Amino acid sequence: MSVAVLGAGAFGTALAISLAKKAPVTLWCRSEDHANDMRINHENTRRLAGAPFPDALAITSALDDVQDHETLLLAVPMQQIRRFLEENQTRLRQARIVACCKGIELDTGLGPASVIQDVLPHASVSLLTGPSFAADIARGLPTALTLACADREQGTAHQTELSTDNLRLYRTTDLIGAEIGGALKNVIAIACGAVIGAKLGNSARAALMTRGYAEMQRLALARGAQPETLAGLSGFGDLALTCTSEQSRNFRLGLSLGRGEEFDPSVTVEGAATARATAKAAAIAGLDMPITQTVTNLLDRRLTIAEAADQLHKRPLKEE
Ligand SMILES: NC(=O)C1=CN([C@@H]2O[C@H](COP(=O)(O)OP(=O)(O)OC[C@H]3O[C@@H](n4cnc5c(N)ncnc54)[C@H](O)[C@@H]3O)[C@@H](O)[C@H]2O)C=CC1
Ligand SMILES: O=C(CO)COP(=O)(O)O
Repeated sequence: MSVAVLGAGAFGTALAISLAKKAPVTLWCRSEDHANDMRINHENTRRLAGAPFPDALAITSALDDVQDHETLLLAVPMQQIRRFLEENQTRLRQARIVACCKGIELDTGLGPASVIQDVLPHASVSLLTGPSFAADIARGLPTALTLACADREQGTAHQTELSTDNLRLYRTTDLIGAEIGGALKNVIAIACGAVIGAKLGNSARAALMTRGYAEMQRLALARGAQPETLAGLSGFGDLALTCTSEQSRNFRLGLSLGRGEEFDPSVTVEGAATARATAKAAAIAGLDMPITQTVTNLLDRRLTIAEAADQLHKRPLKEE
C-alpha cells in the first residue's frame, strides 16, 4: 500500500497521522514554507497543534513526490477542489482518488466525488466521510467512517487500506447518498448552532435535526440515493455529531449567528457555501428545503433569528 494525503489542513493531517501508524504515508501541502515548518516541528502547528507526527509520515510540497502513490486522499476544502484538480489534471488523470471533503459546489450543485469525476473522467473516485473530528482521529480515539465507492472491488480495497487501529470503515456503493449526507449535515449544524446561540432550546434543536434529516433525504432520494445510506454514518451519524458539539466549526458559526457575534471568516465552514448551493439546486429541482433556505437567509442577513424561527414555525401544517 502507498497512500498520500493531498492537503495539510486539520483533517488531512489527522488522517495522515492515523495511517502512518500502520504504513508510510506522504502528506502534501501547497506551500514549502508550511512543509518546512512541519518537518522542523514534527507537527502541524498551523492546523492541528498538539498532534505529533509518527516517524513514517513524510512531508512534501512537490506534487511529483506523490503522483505515483497508489491512493491519493484529497483533503482540500470543497470549493477549492475543482481548481486544484484542473491545475494538476495531467498528473492526476488516472489516479485513485478518495475525496475527504464535505460539501456541494456552488456553481454546479455537485458533491466532491462528482466534481472529481467531472474533471478527471479516467480517475477512480471514492469518498471517505462520516462523523469524525480531526482532533479525535489524531489522538487515536475510536472513529467509524463510511467509504463510498461505486466499484465494489475498489471500495473493498480502500476499506482495508484505510482502516487503522482507530479508524473503522464501513463500505457502501452509494456515492451520491454519502456525498449528500456529509454535505447537508453541515447546513443543519449551522441552523442548530443558531437556535442554541439564541437560547431557543434543545427541543428546537431536536426539531431542526429531524426536519433537517428529512431535507437531506429529500435531496438525496431525488438524486437517486438509497435511503439507508442517509440513516448511516455519513448521514444520521454525522448529523448527530455536528449538531451537538462545539468542536464543530459549522455549529460554532451558527452559535455566533444566534448570539449576534462576528465569526472569523478565515475558518473553514463548508456549510455556508453548501447552504447556498443547495438552496439553488433545490429551487431548480422544485424541492422544498425550508431549513436550508432559512440558513442562507440568515447567512446573508436577510432574516434575523427571531424572524427565521417565526417563519419556519408558521409554515402551513402538514403530515410528517
Ligand atoms: N476538520 C475536521 O474535523 C474534519 C474536516 N472534514 C472535511 O475536510 C475538508 C478540509 O477541512 P479541514 O482540513 O478541516 O480544513 P482546514 O481549514 O484545517 O485546512 C484546509 C487546508 O486546505 C488547504 N487548501 C486550501 N485551498 C487549497 C488549494 N487550492 N490547494 C491546496 N490546498 C488548499 C489549506 O492550505 C489548508 O491547509 C473539509 O471539506 C471538511 O469538511 C471532514 C471531517 C472532519
Ligand atoms: O465534518 C466534521 C465532523 O464529522 C467536522 O465538522 P466541522 O467542519 O463543522 O468542524
